[in-house]
Amino acid sequence: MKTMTNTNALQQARALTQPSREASLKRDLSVSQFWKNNRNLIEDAWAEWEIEKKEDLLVPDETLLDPRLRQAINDAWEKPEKENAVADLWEEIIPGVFTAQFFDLERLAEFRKYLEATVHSGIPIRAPYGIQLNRYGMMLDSRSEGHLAAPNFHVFYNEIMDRYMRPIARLLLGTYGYDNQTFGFSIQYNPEKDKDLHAHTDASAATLNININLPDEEFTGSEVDFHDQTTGKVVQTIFEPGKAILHRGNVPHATHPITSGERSNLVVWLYGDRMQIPRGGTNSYGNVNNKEFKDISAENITARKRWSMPDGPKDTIAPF
Ligand SMILES: O=C(O)CCC(=O)C(=O)O
Ligand SMILES: [Fe+2]
Repeated sequence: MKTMTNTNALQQARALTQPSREASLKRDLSVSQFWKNNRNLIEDAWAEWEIEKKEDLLVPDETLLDPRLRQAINDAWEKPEKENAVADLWEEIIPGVFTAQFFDLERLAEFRKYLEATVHSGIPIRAPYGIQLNRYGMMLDSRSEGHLAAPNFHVFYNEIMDRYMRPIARLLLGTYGYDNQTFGFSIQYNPEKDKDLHAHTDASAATLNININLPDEEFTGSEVDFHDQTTGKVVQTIFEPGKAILHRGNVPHATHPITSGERSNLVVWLYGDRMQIPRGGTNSYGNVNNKEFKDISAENITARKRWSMPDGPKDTIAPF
């Protein structure tokens, strides 16, 4: 519990001058200092913003998600032996890459409106700069400087990570033991600015990439290629509204230039303590501790273990 609340944090946060894109791209020391120095103020501002807006702001929760997925997930938490019903909702495109309906299309517009409101809050938000700087995205995980710290959003984000993504990744990708830590950001492609993303792997054990485009928000181009390293084949995916792709972080992928419209996604990662990823994992971020291997044999992991929370604490290191 905080002992003192800053009652006009929102006003103060809105008056801050955010670091420039150039300084952010150069990873200038002043940029990190800005986010560190203002962390508490900005977090208080988000809490105030939520209260100020409470009459007309959605409280995001799992009812935004696809009803079939929700049902299967809730059943599996209650009875882990029913987890196959979750697996059945996911289609495997190539080894280690799966797709399913994630958001309920009937509710997605409400969630987008909520995200729009966060962008227009006037509170400084840090765009993700992993491989490239994505101007229209934001950091989502509390480990990240300048993340979207609206308290209600955080409840929802944690629900997605803990109740949905972690057990699904354990089930489909066998990531148990490499999934204590969470990370996430949003991205948006458009033909003027952030057009594409060159081939890379993620510094994650598992990545869940969720398209949040509405059915009437069409785009052309922007296909995402996944490389099947066992056969050398490339599968080209086109993100449909509300659909998610779950993949091992080490499956190489690349995004074609978008030629019209916009595409908005939430990209969330799971990886182990000290950024461990399963054996054989390589990535394009160059900062993964992949020397410590664990010997976790998939056969020893029971359904009950998959549908459980990790026991270790969440650390505070951010991949970018
Ligand atoms: O274009 C996409 O949806 C893929 C994004 C991606 O791979 C990433 O942000 O690491
Ligand atoms: Fe990626």
